[in-house]
Amino acid sequence: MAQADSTLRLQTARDQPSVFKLVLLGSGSVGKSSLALRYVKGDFNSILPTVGCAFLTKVVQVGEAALKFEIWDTAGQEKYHSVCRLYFRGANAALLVYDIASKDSFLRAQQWLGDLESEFLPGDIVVMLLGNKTDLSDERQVTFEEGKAFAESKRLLFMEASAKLNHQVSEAFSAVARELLQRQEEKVDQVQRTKSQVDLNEGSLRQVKCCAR
Ligand SMILES: Nc1nc2c(ncn2[C@@H]2O[C@H](COP(=O)(O)OP(=O)(O)OP(=O)(O)O)[C@@H](O)[C@H]2O)c(=O)[nH]1
Repeated sequence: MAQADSTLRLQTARDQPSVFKLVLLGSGSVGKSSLALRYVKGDFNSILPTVGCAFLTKVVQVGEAALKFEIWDTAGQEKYHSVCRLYFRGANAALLVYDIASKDSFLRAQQWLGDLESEFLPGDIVVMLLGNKTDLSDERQVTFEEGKAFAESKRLLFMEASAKLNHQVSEAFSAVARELLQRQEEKVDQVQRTKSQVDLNEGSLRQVKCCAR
């Protein structure tokens, strides 16, 4: 209840949904564009490799609160790597995508995490490790347990999904949205606690001055 109240407070304070920048990172062909397209447009079709970066937005309702995702879909091909590093500046969340049928893409996702760690302080960005293409279970090269264990070792959110079958796609984005709102709430509460403490200290100081007269 307290959570719902404070979430409502956040939203009404601004009268607009909070905007969060989310970047999709991972090797070429793991399905980043397909996940974004499935999530935003409910569609799946053959997509040409991304050049540079594509941009989509979606407003999401989480309980009483609404938030707006600005989704930056980066190109996975190696030749765009340095450009993509520019795109994740200022990101609030990252989906580190790999293909469960490609061990290489799993290892590459771990390297992307290294890039993020050099750019952000721990806790500054919500990161989800996302294994895509679960429909290719016969070709699986990365087990669910491997993905989960790596994510837990790095304190990342973790899910598996299939953009093709529309399995766990909106759930993955929603989990990131919930985590973002929760962290924002914690920050607001922290600021309010600090402010109350300062008010309290100023009050006692005034009292001391008054009594000293
Ligand atoms: N079987 C299967 N194929 C998928 C899935 N998601 C995407 N694909 C296919 O994988 C290929 C690459 O998908 P993209 O979405 O372009 O991958 P990307 O990661 O954005 O690729 P880059 O733009 O090169 O970085 C396409 O042929 C998609 O149709 C999935 O869940 N299952």
